Amino acid sequence: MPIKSLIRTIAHYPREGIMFRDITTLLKDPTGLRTTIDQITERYRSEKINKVVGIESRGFIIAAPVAYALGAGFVPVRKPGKLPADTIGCDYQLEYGRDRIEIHVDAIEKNDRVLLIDDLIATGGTMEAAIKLIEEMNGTVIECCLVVDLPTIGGSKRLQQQGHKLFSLCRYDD
Ligand SMILES: O=P(O)(O)OC[C@H]1O[C@H](OP(=O)(O)OP(=O)(O)O)[C@H](O)[C@@H]1O
Ligand SMILES: Nc1ncnc2[nH]cnc12
Repeated sequence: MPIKSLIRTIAHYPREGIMFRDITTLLKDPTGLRTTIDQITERYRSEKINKVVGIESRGFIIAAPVAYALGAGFVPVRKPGKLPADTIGCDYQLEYGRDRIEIHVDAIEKNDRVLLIDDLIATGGTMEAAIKLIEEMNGTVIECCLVVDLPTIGGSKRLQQQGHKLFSLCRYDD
């Protein structure tokens, strides 16, 4: 079953002009959810990943079961003020606004082999900020993994041009 066929598009949400790619319809489908997690897990099975970093909030839903299946740890990257211990943070630009993400300073150790997961890449601002935080802690980002790439917005290309590896399960070219 193609994953893309289970993702719903909501026009003009949360703002006029945004085509919102809604993965809740994929997540509620038992085969869709299992296929999503299994496809990602299989790709990284022999990569010796020891930390899976998930980006709040939709990224958590994908990253945690992948971490479990790979036998890796799960690390949350969160919106400001949500993490209780000492954090480092990075500001970034969204397709529909500005934001900031944070991670615990002790979440990543030197030489950790990190798989970075989010549900979707648009401008790439969120993913780029997360990569910066992981690299600041001397972790190695093995690959950035997304369910959805919106290549027309340019984020995935920009990150690839910076030398980062990116993999997505599906893309929207419109
Ligand atoms: O490539 P970008 O332009 O940075 O956009 C992608 C980010 O935007 C969405 O998150 P959002 O901030 O809407 O938060 P949510 O997951 O909590 O809904 C999405 O889940 C990605 O994290
Ligand atoms: N078009 C979009 N659909 C869903 N999530 C998003 N995050 C940023 N842009 C988005």
